[in-house]
Amino acid sequence: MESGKWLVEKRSSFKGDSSAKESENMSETGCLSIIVLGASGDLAKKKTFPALFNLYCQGFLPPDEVHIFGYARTKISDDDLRNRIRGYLASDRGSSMDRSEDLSKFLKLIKYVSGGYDDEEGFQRLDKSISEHEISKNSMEGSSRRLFYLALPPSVYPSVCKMIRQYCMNKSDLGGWTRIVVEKPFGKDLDSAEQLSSQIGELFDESQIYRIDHYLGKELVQNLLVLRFANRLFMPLWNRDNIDNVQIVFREDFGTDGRGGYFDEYGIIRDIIQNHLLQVFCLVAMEKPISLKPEHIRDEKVKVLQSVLPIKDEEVVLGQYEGYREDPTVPDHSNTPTFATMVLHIHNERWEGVPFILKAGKALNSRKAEIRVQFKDVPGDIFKCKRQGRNEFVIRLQPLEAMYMKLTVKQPGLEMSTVQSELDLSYKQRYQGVTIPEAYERLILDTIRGDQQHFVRRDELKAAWEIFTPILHKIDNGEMEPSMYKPGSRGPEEADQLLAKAGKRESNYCLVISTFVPSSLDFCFMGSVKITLLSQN
Ligand SMILES: NC(=O)C1=CN([C@@H]2O[C@H](COP(=O)(O)OP(=O)(O)OC[C@H]3O[C@@H](n4cnc5c(N)ncnc54)[C@H](OP(=O)(O)O)[C@@H]3O)[C@@H](O)[C@H]2O)C=CC1
Ligand SMILES: O=C1O[C@H](COP(=O)(O)O)[C@@H](O)[C@H](O)[C@H]1O
Repeated sequence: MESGKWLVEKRSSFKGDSSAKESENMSETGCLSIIVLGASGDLAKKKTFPALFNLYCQGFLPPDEVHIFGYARTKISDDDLRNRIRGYLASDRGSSMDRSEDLSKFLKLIKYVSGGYDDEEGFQRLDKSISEHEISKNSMEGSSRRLFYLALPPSVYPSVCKMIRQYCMNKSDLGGWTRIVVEKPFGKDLDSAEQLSSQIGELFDESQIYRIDHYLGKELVQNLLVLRFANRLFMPLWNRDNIDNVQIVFREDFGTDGRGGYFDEYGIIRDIIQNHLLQVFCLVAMEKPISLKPEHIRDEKVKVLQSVLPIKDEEVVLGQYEGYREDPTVPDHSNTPTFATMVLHIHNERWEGVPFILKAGKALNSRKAEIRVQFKDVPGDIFKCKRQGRNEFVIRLQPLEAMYMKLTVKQPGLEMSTVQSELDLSYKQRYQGVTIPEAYERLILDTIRGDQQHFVRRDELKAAWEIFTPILHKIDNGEMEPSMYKPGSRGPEEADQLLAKAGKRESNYCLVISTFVPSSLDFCFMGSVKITLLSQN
């Protein structure tokens, strides 16, 4: 990228009518200030600063125009902040490249300002520091760009936004901008989310607000649109005539890991399902957008969310892992689910009658996030003597990104017997040497470029909360209790029973025995033998 030139899609800032916006390409020349509010916290050190460092190393944050500010209440110096985050920036995602020179240059770009989240003087000091940087870079007033990243608990979003609006906006509009990035959880239910949206909406236009959901930055989540709408193969199959059920699964093999206090207030539905899994659900189930413009994509997401029927109590299983309450920050009688499985039904022409099973859990037997699209049985099956496995299309978001299609094929040999095998696209094998960017890295770059495609729009958020609020209120009121499960297990047994009832069929387990590494083919057959009937989940 040419230093000093940013080719971006510039949006107009009319309130509430983002779909009507025309975009125009223009280059941005003003200097860029990235302000991490809550710089002393967990997210900032683990995700935000490392993502910024990776962008810096790749040349996306040129040192002659970018400056980074940390802001929080903790009284520390610039060097204290640099030392706090240094250890999180050192590794280069598995590569042996020495980045120590980049690291010291990057750390020099960071300044720290201490102040409260409703402290006028603090924000005036912050503005002064930003302005000094802008002046030192000869940035024309009004052309500078200010990106505020709120790595903070949502309780302080309104006051922080008010302070930014009052004291820290860029001064006029000569191609510059002010944008804010807010983290989930954005509210706790429909009312609180709407209230928060209104409070922030009074201060910033929708086009300035980037509601981040880091699952939208994952490589295979971003691939979903391409997969569905750029492949003729899938178009005629992606519907109720062919698909029996869809499972969207998130599993973690560790518990709340020192975040028990936060987690207990929210629970697994608010922490994972209402946002991450629902965003994946949208991309799997939505109709084709009329173009790739962010507003067109988000319009389709809203439509499918609005077509979801109310969740039935009997199609929800909640769990809590044994030992969860031993965390001193968790109340002794906490009812908070650390596991949930639920079935969503979509009332539209494409999906009527197809269960979408959303499942998420902490302290389970593995760490995995995947989408499983299970096809219907073959009608008029002529291979009756052996029960055939169903076709299944699996997209593994993590770890080890992959997608594979389970097919029934002839078992190689003289007999006419069948076996389940896989068309396998494992990214590590197919894209050797390619580094897959971290979700936060991609999304922060999008905020700088002004691309809101992978961010959650206000009406999308509202539709998402509408789906889950009734069930969340029942849990909060103690009307639904979680079943206990053992850490390291599959979760409560009732969850498997619910899945079986919803139509999920265990498929034949395939042992891939080929060591052939595809080099020129996108898809290849891999030899496999059926060893036993085992669950793959
Ligand atoms: N940590 C993670 O892995 C993830 C976090 N998130 C979200 O990101 C945001 C930040 O998360 P995280 O960094 O973990 O949060 P922290 O609890 O670490 O808080 C960040 C900073 O905010 C300040 N702070 C904490 N509590 C309060 C409070 N009650 N009132 C005012 N200020 C407070 C503290 O800074 P100081 O006291 O110095 O002002 C703290 O260092 C949250 O919205 C979270 O839900 C989302 C995904 C993952
Ligand atoms: O947002 C969150 O996500 C993480 C899981 O993210 P991943 O990218 O590692 O899958 C989860 O651990 C955390 O509880 C939640 O707040």
